[in-house]
Amino acid sequence: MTSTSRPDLPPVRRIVTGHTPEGKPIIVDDAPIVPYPFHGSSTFFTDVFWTDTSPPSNEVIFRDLAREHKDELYPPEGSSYKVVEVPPGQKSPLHRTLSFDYGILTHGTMTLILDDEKRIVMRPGDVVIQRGTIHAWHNEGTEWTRMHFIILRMPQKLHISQFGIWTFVTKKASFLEHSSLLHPWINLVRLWTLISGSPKATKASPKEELASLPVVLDNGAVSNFITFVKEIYCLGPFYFLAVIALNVLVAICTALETFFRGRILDSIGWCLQNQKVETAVVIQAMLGKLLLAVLDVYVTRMEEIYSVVLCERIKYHFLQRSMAFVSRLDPSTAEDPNVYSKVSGRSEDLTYHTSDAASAFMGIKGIVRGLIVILTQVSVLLGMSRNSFASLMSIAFCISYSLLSLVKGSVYSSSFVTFCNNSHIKRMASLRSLAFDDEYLEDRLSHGFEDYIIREFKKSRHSVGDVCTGSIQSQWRRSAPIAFEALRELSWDSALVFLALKVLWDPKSLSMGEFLLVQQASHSMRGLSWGIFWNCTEIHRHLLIIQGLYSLDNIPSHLKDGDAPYPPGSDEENQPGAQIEFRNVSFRYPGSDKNVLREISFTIRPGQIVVIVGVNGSGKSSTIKLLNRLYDPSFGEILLDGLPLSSYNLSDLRRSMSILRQNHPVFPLSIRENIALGSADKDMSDDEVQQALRQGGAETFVRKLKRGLETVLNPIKTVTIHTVGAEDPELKVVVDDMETKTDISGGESQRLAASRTFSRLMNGNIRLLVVDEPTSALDPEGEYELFTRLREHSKGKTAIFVTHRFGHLTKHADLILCLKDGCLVEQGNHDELLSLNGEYKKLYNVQARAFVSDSKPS
Ligand SMILES: Nc1ncnc2c1ncn2[C@@H]1O[C@H](COP(=O)(O)OP(=O)(O)OP(=O)(O)O)[C@@H](O)[C@H]1O
Repeated sequence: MTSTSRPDLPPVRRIVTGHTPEGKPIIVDDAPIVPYPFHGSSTFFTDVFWTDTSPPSNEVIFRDLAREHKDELYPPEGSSYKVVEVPPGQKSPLHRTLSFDYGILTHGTMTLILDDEKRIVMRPGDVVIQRGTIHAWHNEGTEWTRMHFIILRMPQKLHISQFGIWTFVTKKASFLEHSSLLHPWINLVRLWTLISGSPKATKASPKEELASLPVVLDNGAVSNFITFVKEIYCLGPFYFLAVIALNVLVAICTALETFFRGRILDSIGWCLQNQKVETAVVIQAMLGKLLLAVLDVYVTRMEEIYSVVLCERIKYHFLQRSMAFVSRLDPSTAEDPNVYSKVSGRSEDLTYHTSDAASAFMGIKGIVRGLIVILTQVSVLLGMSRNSFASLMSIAFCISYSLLSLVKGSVYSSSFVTFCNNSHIKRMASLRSLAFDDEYLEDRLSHGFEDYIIREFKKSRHSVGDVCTGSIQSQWRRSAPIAFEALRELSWDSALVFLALKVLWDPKSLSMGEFLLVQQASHSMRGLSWGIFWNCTEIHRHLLIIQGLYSLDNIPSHLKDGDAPYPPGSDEENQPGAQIEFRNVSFRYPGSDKNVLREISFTIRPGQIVVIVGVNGSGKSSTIKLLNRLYDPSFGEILLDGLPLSSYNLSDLRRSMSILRQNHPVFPLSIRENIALGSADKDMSDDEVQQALRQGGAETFVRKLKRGLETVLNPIKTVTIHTVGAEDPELKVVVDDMETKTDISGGESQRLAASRTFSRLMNGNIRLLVVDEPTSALDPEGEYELFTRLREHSKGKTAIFVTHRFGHLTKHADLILCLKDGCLVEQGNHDELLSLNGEYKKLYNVQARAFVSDSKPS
């Protein structure tokens, strides 16, 4: 069974289907031998095909191999062998394979179609390897086809079930792992085994052991938790200690209430039994009970007030940490999917939501408080009861109810994926969106498809029938075995039944008061224990949240910061402009397989005015991004003033550049701050702001605004309205007047961005000005004035302009770089490039021609 034993066989065409890392389906025709997926080194295909003499009998060998050597060749469980025969013209529907399968076509031809309609025709002897693709088969030939498959189930632990319209995919786990009741305890026990270094833990390395936890906690979970608590303490030692003390006080109040309740019941029981009145004792106990009830309310309220202060501090503290990290992220690090998953969700809404960190704190606090309350309650109960065994037993019965309630737990206690694969429901959702969503309004009316929408919706509704569309949680709960539910309900009264039997057995074993006290206490214990168990199921979630809070600390930046200061020398030694050299620079965006810049080399001398031209997508903006070190080149080197760009300190570098981009958002701050952010390191006076506005051509329109420089054009909205029934006109006025966006034209927003650049040029130590096509919405006069002022302000500095317009800029440029398809095709000044008769001249002529033909009299 080796490849060398059958040199006379026809070559095997091997077709592999799969996905690119971005999830795009791909087909690789005549792919090289791939290693056996689970063991890395097997040459399964070599073995199968080189043992045969001609394609038809491959079939037998293939089948026999599958049968006889199954264990040896296909160790993963559930591998199966399947023959598929398809008549001419027949098509299989698109389906997704969660398996990894190998197929060989032995008769006829077959077309493999991927979900993006890529197709490939297979002939006898061709082999296909499919890896989790969505695909269909079509016999487009005139004869029957026969295919043989060996299907290897992926060693995945996924469990797929259906709840109404929802397909529910979750990790397969043992009963213990699934039960939300045991979930946190398993985590804790394993964690404890690790921390305490007990001999059992030595079987697996700590990392492996942790990885096997139902929800993965990494090695830092414990130290993160300790740091978390320390940080919270530092945020407000007084509040932290007050919250702890008040929680203990709440627990003591609850226990004392139980004590006085017991005294009342006992005294009343004694009075009834002896037909005598013990007024003083009863009144004393009642006063104690009432006082404590009131005290409890006050202490609880104070605890809430202090907790809220602490939570607010926690929320802003961790938000600040995330902001400090995220606002410095360079694009290539931010686009890394691993980083993205950690960063997303960290930008919590300031006004509406409580933060993850605060909810972890509250959750852990809830567990601790619940435990203290239960412990104090139990000790009071045992202290008061003559029959401690009966008390303990009835408490245990109550706890059993809580335990049973949690065995089924919640669908949300483990990770899952749900999706709807009912095509009728999906169609209904699309039709609903067409009918309701404003973005389709104009099309809906002008194309007149309103009736069509309703008709089609009815049809789909009819096809859906009565399948349940309710939430996963409700459907999941209904799937619990009914006998289990019954058992749980029986356990509700088990404490009462136990106490009743005890009295029947020995009438003197419990007094009436004691019976009532135990009965009442165990009742409240049921609620308390349920709360504790429930909170405990959340421990791992809180630990994961805390782990997430600190995970940002360990994310390395893709761009390495340099040590060298920039500019390298003192002000006297340095020229005012930067010198730039691109040496053979190629660049592709992270995750992309296409070079958007290819082997680009040029030199810009200090103080030169450079213009970059080229058609859309030729790589102009990408060149600028490399200069600004938003990305590093994939190959080649960029030198700035003789040293590699990457050797300079990043913030020094960026501080020395002023970049006016194509897309210039208006920040959700006042116009004054929008301008002043151009030189964020310095305080700008009103005069300086006005001057920047004047230079950018924005002064006139800002003057017309009611609130002038203080106008927030694009405010963050906090206002919401809730109406019952018809819209309330008076409330509506409040909403309309608040936080409304002020629409300005594209040209005006470009002028604002230009003003920000002037504020930077005025105040910063700028050595390089880059202007990337910011004038698309400006009128010709506005554009002319802007470029003139920019040139004036950048005298002596190096200036790079990216433009599509050929005019006075290109004519005055010291150097023009002409890009095409990511390559630098021409460089020189205007006259030199025109004389080359190449790409530059072509672009120039297109515009010149348009101008001539536009200006011809009609
Ligand atoms: N973040 C990105 N990820 C992947 N590809 C990108 C990204 N940004 C740009 N590209 C691709 O890089 C190529 C060059 O884009 P670039 O923006 O540099 O061109 P341009 O010459 O500035 O175009 P335009 O004149 O339209 O502004 C284009 O094919 C574009 O699709």
